[in-house]
Amino acid sequence: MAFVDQVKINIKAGNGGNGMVAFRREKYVPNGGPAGGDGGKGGSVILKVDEGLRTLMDFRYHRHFKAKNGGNGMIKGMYGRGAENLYVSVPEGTTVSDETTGEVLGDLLHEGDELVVAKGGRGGRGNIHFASPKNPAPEIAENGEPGVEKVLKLELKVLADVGLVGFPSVGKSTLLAAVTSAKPKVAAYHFTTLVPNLGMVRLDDGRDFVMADLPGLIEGASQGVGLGIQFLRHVERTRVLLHLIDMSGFDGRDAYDDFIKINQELKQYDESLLDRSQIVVASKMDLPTAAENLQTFKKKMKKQQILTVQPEILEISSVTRQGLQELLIKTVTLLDKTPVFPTLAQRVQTTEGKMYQFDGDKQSDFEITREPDATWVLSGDKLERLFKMTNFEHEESIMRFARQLRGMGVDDALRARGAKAGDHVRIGKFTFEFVD
Ligand SMILES: Nc1nc2c(ncn2[C@@H]2O[C@H](COP(=O)(O)OP(=O)(O)OP(=O)(O)O)[C@@H](O)[C@H]2O)c(=O)[nH]1
Ligand SMILES: [Mg+2]
Repeated sequence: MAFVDQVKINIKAGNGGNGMVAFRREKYVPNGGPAGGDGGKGGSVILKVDEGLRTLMDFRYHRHFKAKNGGNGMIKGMYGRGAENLYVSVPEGTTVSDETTGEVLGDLLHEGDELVVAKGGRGGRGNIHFASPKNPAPEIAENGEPGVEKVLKLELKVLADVGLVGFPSVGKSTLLAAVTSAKPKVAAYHFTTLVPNLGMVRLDDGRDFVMADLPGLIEGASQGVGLGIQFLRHVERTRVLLHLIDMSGFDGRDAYDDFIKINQELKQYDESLLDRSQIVVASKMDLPTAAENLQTFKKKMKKQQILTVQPEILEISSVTRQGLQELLIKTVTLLDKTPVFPTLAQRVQTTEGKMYQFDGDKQSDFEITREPDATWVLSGDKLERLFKMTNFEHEESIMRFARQLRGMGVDDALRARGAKAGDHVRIGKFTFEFVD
């Protein structure tokens, strides 16, 4: 499930220019005929896909878009200037609807796609058009047509790459604000953040990723306490977790306790979340007690066993900006190593007896052997544990298993060893067919 990034914007197309009332004035010609030109067309508002955008963030601070009006008609039958259209850039995958009527106006899916959302007004006709034998010198001209005005709703499903998790008030929103142009609400009370905020982190080397600031988790979140479960669902779709832990100790909590509790919530929601790449971010390191608390925390962390791999611990202060650059670089490096989730098309072939297709990176925490009858056999503690946790009756569970396998690089490894579509692959007591 993706975050739905959603904004409302006001748009207005340009008015058409007014037609002119004018008469020819020539030497020696009294009472020249009508000569007022037409007004020019107003500019239209056109939404256009820009591949460089990945969120609707920019619209939070720029909501009004108005195209220019057409020029008025002029003397000597000259037309008013037509106004240029106003192009508004949106990310790929934006759905556009009319907020007032609810009508869906269109989907902008691919680079270069355009959608005219408000047509510019037609220019009014000048008095040149109104002459008749009865009225050879008309004093009338049309006004330009007003440009269309609308409130639009833009919606985009965003898969965040990185999720910020942690107890309330540990500084998640503050971090998001420090490293992106997002302006989430920050306050000294718990549950300040009620809906996920998204921001785009851009590194100097051109790499970028979408970061989601999630509402604070608390004990029992996986059972629905606090704002829990909805947000755990978001967490499920992020590839890297930044687990923020407040090192100040000001709230009387223990950092190691926090670390364990949050991970227990993740585990209860979905055990495989514990295998998700996680960086522990020691936050508020500018506060006086933080350094000492961090020492104690690091000692305790040596014996942590809840996560399968020992997480890296990075120190930051969003206030002094200490450690932020390093955190971003480490995050992007980890992201580069973490596979993208399978799209629907890559999903499950059948709910039983098939291997799934996905691409992953290479790790070798499993072993591949081959039986005399050519069946590939996968083994390894982690694989078998994953396998046991999977309920092959449930698609969700199979998906999770498939993601894990892909994350471990299983199918790449099989391919590298020469496995072909249709080969049999055995894990535990089940045999699958390899789908290439
Ligand atoms: N000294 C110091 N204070 C910080 C730092 N980061 C955040 N804070 C403060 O901690 C408080 C909580 O910050 P938020 O960013 O709102 O915390 P949050 O984790 O988003 O909280 P919820 O949205 O309630 O889950 C605010 O008063 C911040 O100013 C930091 O690096 N140093
Ligand atoms: Mg917050």
